[in-house]
Parts: sequence; C-alpha cells; structure tokens
Amino acid sequence: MSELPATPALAAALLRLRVAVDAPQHSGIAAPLDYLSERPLAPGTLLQVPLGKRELLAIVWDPAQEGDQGQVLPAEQLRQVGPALDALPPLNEAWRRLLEFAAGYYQRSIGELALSVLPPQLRELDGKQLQGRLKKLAKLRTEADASAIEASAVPELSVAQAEALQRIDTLMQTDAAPPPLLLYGVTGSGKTEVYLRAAEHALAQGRQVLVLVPEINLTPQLEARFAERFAGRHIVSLHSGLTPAQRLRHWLAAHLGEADLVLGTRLAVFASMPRLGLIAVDEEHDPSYKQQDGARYSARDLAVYRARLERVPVILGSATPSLESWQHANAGRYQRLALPARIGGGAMPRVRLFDMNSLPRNKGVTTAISAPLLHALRQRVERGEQSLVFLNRRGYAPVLHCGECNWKSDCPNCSAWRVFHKEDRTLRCHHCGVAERVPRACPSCGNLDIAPLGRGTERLEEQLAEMLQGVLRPDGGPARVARIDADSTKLKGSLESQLGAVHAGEVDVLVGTQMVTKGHDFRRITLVAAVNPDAALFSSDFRAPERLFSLLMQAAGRAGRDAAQAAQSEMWVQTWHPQHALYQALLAHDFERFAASQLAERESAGLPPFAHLALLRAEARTPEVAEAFLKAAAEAAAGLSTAAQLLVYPPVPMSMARVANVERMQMLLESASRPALQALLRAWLPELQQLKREHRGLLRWAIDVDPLAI
Ligand SMILES: Nc1ncnc2c1ncn2[C@@H]1O[C@H](COP(=O)(O)OP(=O)(O)OP(=O)(O)O)[C@@H](O)[C@H]1O
Ligand SMILES: [Zn+2]
Repeated sequence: MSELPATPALAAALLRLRVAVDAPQHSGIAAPLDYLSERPLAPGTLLQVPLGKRELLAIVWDPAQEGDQGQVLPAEQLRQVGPALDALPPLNEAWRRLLEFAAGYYQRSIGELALSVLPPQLRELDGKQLQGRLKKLAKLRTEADASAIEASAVPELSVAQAEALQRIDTLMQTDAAPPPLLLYGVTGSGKTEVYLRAAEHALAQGRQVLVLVPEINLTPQLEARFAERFAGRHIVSLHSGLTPAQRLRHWLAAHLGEADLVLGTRLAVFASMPRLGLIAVDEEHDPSYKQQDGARYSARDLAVYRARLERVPVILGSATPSLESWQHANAGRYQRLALPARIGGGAMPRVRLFDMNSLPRNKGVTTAISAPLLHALRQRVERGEQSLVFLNRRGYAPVLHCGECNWKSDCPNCSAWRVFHKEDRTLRCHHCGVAERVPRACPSCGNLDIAPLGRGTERLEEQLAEMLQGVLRPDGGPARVARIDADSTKLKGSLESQLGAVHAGEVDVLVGTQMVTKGHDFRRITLVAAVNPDAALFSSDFRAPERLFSLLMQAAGRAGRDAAQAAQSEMWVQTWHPQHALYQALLAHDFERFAASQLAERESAGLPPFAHLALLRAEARTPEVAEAFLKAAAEAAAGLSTAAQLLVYPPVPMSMARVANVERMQMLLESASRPALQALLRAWLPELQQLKREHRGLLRWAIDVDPLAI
C-alpha cells in the first residue's frame, strides 16, 4: 500500500500531503517531502511513511506556503503514506512553528529535529499498541489521584517576591506577547518560590506550566518541591535519565494536556503542551541548556522564542544571568525583576581570597588545602556545621608521571591525559573512555616509582580525611568526609542517597565537582571553598571568565542558606591571582560590576552579545583533510552574495584537537547582523553538502550556531 500508485489517473485522485521525515542533514532533504494519501490527515498527525527501503515514523506537516522553494514532483512519482497513529491528537500549530524555527535557525532538517525530540518509543508502536499505552495511562491516572499527598504550607512572599509576582501576573493577563522576564535574584533569594507562585496562577487559569532546569540531578529535588506544593496536580518530568517507557508516558501526559506541570532538562523545551501558559527557565545562564551534538540548540533561547510564539510569559531566573540576557535587559528588550536580598535577611557569605603566593616555598608544603583554610574547616566540624570543598576535576589525579624518563599517562587516541582513578586502580580517558589497569611500573622505562601529578576530587577527599583526623564533632564523633561527583554517583539512586546524607547532616565535609555547587538548598553548610579555580582565568575561550564567575557565585550561594547561620558563613578561594578583577568582583558579590566590565570588553572586541557567531566543525582522520575541507568551505562562503557583512576566520584545531583518533578542526564565522549570518548559513549549507562529497576522508562536519565554547 505504500507503493507507487499504479496509474497516473489513480495518483491524481489521491491527496497530496507534506510530510516531515527523519532524513539526516547530509541527505540534503531539509524540507518536508510530498506523499500521497487516500484521506486527508491534519497537520501534526504522526504516521508511517516509506523512505527509500524503510518505513519510518513521520509527521504530517503544513501544506507548502507560497514562496517555499523545492521542486514539486508530479503525483505519479510520489509514494503513498502508510498507516497514521491517529489515536493521538496532532502536534499543534505552535509546536510545528517552534520546530520549524529551531530547524531553520540551527541548520537542521525539520523532520530530523522533530523526530529526534519525540520519545523514541513512539517509533516502535503501531496504532493498536499506542491505544494500549493510552488506556494504561488513563488507568495509572485514576490510581495516582487516589494517592494524592497533602499540599504544603505556602510561605508569605517577601516584598520583592510579591512585586515580581505582580509583574508576572500582569503579563499573564495581556493578550500581546509579553516581553521575557529576567528574574535576577541572589542565591537564596527565593526565585523558586516565585516560579511556584506564578505556576499556581497559571494552573488556576487552566494552563500548563513548563519548568526547565539545567541538570538532571536537580529535577528530583525540584519535582519534590512542586509535588509538595501542588498536591493532586499531575506533574511529570522529561529528561534523558528516564526509561524509554517513562519518557513516552510522561510525554503523552504532556501532549494530551493531562500533565499540569512539566519539569525537565533542555529537551523538555520541545514538550508538546496544548495548554501552555507559562515557562520558567531556572539558572538560565547554565551552559547545559545548549545541546552539544546533533542539532545544537539552546533550550533557553528556544524557550524565549516559544513563549513569544504562544504569547505566554517566560521567566529566566539566575543570580548571575548570561551576558546575553543581561544585555537584553539593559537594552529594555527583557524586563528585569530583581530579588536583591536573601530570604530571612541572611547575609551573603563573606568571601576570603587566600593568596597562594604567601605559602612558604619549601618542599612538602601542600597546595591542596592551605593552613588557614584547614583551620576554618576544622572549626566548622567542631561546631557541628557543614563545609563544601569544590574542585572541578574528578578522579584521583589528572595524570600519572614517571620522574625518571618523564613518561606521562597520555591517551593513545586523544590529545588528553588519562586520568588516574585510585578507587578502581585504572587510568581512564574522560574523552574516549579508554581504560586500563594502572601499570605497576613505568611503561616506558620500567621505573617502579611512578606518581600521580596534580589532584582530583578523589585525592582531595583522601587528603582531607587525613588532615581532619582527630578533629571531633560536638557529639564527640570523628569528622566525616564524603565525595559527590560523576564517579561516586554512577549507580541509579546513589546521587539521591548521597545528597540525602548531606541534607540529614551525616556529612561534615563534602568534596565535589560542580555537580554539587548548583541549585541545592543545603541548609547546614556555612563554608564553601574553591581550592583551585585559577585555570579558567587564562583560558582562550572568551566565555571562560563568565562561566567561572557564575560557578563561584553559585558555589558561594550554597553557604549560609539558613539565615540563622548566614552571619558566620564564608566562601574561600585559594588563588595565585587574588588581585584579578574577577575575584575582586566576587569579593563584593558584585555581579553587576562584573557584567558591566565583561560587556565592555566584549563590545570592544566585537564578541557576543554584540556580534553573532557560528562555527563550522570538521572531523577527519588527519588534520590536513579537515583543514582542506574548511578552507574550501571558506572559499565557498566568500563566493556567496550573502557574505558581505561576514568575517570568516582561518581554520584552527579545536582545543581538544584529537578525540578517539579523530582530528577536529573548526572555523569561526562572525557577523554584526544575525539575519546576515542566518542568510549566509542557509545559502552555504547545500555547498557544504557538495563539498563533503568532494572531500573523501572527511568523517563529519557540523554547524554550531551561537556556539558556547570556541
Ligand atoms: N517568602 C518566603 N518565606 C519564607 N521562606 C521562603 C520564602 N521564599 C523562599 N523561601 C525559602 O528560602 C529558601 C531559598 O529559596 P529558593 O530556593 O526559592 O531560592 P533561590 O533563589 O531559588 O535559590 P538558588 O538560586 O540558590 O537556587 C528555600 O528554602 C525556600 O523554601
Ligand atoms: Zn582518549
């Protein structure tokens, strides 16, 4: 039935449908394809269609508009659609416009992007199976209603919170598309409470609410908070940690309009929500909102686009907004709502910069934890308070080294060291995953005395436990040191239980990576220490200072969240550059000063948000092949009429030049005009597809629009 229709007469009698199919970018199929159908199907309907030799899940798209390019094939050359999954309501107009925009903006095919953001299990179900799932869902729902928990008490809003909510309410009433709201509130100022209240109002109006968080590990916590507040409401999460069955179930609940609240990570920005009334993006500055492969979309930016499209308010919350959003607010395009103080009037932790240059220069003095910091940690333990020691590097040591022949544990496949993990005695590459047992002797000269160089969280945990030996808590027990990072939380549920132990006060000193510095509402921490954050100061990436500053402000925000203890809370930074402007701004908790100075630098250097960037990345077995492709691409760009307002930089190796034996190069495009850059990319894409065919040996190429790291 999905064959070519037998005769032209028969073909002419059938309806022509445009269908978005999951064709990869390099196939050159960017727009939906024409198919024939015996009956009309509404745009947004899921269905099966033949493509090549396969039958694929696809989506009925809108009829072609005037001015759409693409050749129109005669009906007798078209194939017929397969069965439709019409137990499911079609994906609505707003959803299709969002996908269309995202695909265009990030230079992907519509079908590829649209199908990639739907739950994978949908592809495996036929109409009957889908009906089964829907029935099961209805049954689950009645059961859930019966087990509703009691709603928690609602705190009285602070003056600033009430003002913010007032503004959001006003915008919720308006018919025009409201401007995006930048909720700029220091850590612990009650931003989440504002999302909760705004959500409550949207729900009361019969709308659905979408809340985005940067990290999976923050979803359970937020889910619990929302579940407590909105007992009896249907709340679902959407993130990559769900099983395929869960993901389908949650997605269906959102799509059918049954879930009132959808909480999720970046992919949730594409959740189909027919009654959407409000979007909140928590920690809007966080880099994990940017997808790093496939369609490299920014969920934060798409949330803003989606809100405008659906004329609903979007709240972007942060203590350290992205410079993009900050600049939008400065220019009046976003409305800024400020929560300048912590709830309960608690002070921000006092920042102490420890000058590492003041350490005695003799051998044996450890740079891990300086004596004054150790003293401060000890005091906390003795008073029964908690500390958080933050180091953004997991493993025991970043490299193993032989003092005789200078061998280092490099990765055979990548331009990176293999990290020494002591717990399981392996050398592991964090880029390609290659792992082997730690050698007993130097593989190069046989020296038995090979030693770890530098420090990761595993080693820091060990050193802290040693240093705090004999230090007693008020109840007489010994100091308890624990670690939370990607290694300690590999098992399902282990993160929850480890965080639970911290919240329950069963840990005195917590060592962790940035995983623990974000979002958590720790109530007993009074000291946060960053032991080695300097590296980012001298990165070639222009966004590194912005990232470091927000990371440190976030980390500082974990201390003194209980107003009763805020006065004695501290943030320690061990640094070799205490005079650096970034640390001086941190000292004063002065995001605004930091943002102003960074924006001034960006403006004079012609960098975002004052210019718009795109990267063309190329991967090949040799750097020469990658470079040749990029150079040809640059020439092709120069030949396009749209290239006028554009700067194309020479190709350079990526900062990690080789990963898993693949050489990676990139080329930066810059323009003062976003539309000019977009126009160029659109015209360039077919040329790149052509060039790929000419450059044998090129493995992959990709365009990254608004790249985060360069
Ligand atoms: N109006 C209020 N009255 C009393 N307590 C409040 C109020 N608003 C928030 N809180 C409490 O204050 C604490 C901090 O609030 P919240 O977590 O919302 O802050 P936040 O700004 O989101 O913090 P962060 O940016 O650090 O994640 C929470 O324990 C919250 O329950
Ligand atoms: Zn490797």
